[in-house]
Amino acid sequence: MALASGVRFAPRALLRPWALLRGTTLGRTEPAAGGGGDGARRFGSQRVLVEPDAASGVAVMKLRNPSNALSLELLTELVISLEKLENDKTFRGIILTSDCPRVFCAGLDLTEICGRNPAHCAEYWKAMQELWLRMYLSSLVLVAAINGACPAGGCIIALSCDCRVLADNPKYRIGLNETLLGIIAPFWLKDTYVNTIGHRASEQALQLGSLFPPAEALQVGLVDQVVPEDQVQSTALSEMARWLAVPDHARQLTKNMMRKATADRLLRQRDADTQNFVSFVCRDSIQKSLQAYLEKLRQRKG
Ligand SMILES: CC/C=C\CC(=O)SCCNC(=O)CCNC(=O)[C@H](O)C(C)(C)COP(=O)(O)OP(=O)(O)OC[C@H]1O[C@@H](n2cnc3c(N)ncnc32)[C@H](O)[C@@H]1OP(=O)(O)O
Repeated sequence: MALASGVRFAPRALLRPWALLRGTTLGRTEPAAGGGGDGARRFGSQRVLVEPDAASGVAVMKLRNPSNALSLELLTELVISLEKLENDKTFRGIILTSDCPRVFCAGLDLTEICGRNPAHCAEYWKAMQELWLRMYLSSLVLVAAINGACPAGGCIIALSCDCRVLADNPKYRIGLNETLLGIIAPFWLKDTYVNTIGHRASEQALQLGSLFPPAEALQVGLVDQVVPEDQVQSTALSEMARWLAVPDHARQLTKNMMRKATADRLLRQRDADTQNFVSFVCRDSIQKSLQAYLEKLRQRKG
């Protein structure tokens, strides 16, 4: 972690996204629709599209998986795209959004932890930890442009950003609804919630598995702005400009000061956290409730 000089504090030695790469198509570049030079070239993978604008130093990163459920592949591709932008000094900020109608991110891909063996669940959970660490400690400014439903793992992604703009649509609820699935938010997620909305509000929302509609999300402090749906991107860009107006080194060191203790707590206990998660989700009773929840989701569709 180079803190004093380069001020890039993501714990790279601990995070090895390439080790997770499994048949992804990351690394393709293609000209953006409008053509143009380097600043207009977009890159990405099957599940993550990155539209970089070198002139402003901001890249828009779009999730494009079915329901944007966080599959192992999506987690891996997100980490790799993030690393690519982190390593390119041209970029100072990322706007994270969804290319999938009505859903920002459906949270953990339940098919990755339902009916799978413990080794797979462990691999999956490590990838989830890794994405959170990378995003939470990113030296770039991350703005979430939340243009759809944002439950559980989707909320984790949004909470790891510096700023959240939510579209004003009552169907786009955000929060940590884990308890309603019979599962429990890990301590690092609980800590992130507490850091964002405070202890009492977290205690209540976590136990009840609350999913907040936009006005309530704003009131509790889970998001920073609620705007009409067609203004989410422009508002995210204005927010980005506000954050980028601050000198990078001062903002980055301050961010690190505010977030380091929370991230360190996970870094110290990553293996134990993985073991806890795996032994919990692999219990017969939890598998049954996950199976029932997935069934309900599939039936609801028809
Ligand atoms: C351990 C703590 C950390 C994190 C915990 C979690 O993240 S657990 C996951 C919690 N997520 C949820 O509870 C969200 C469940 N999904 C929904 O509520 C809706 O799907 C959503 C996101 C509001 C979108 O609604 P929409 O009507 O647009 O889509 P639909 O429900 O028809 O779903 C489309 C297909 O996606 C599948 N799917 C949805 N969410 C998940 C998921 N989290 N994991 C796996 N699969 C998911 C759904 O079953 C449909 O599949 P299909 O094969 O097309 O029938």
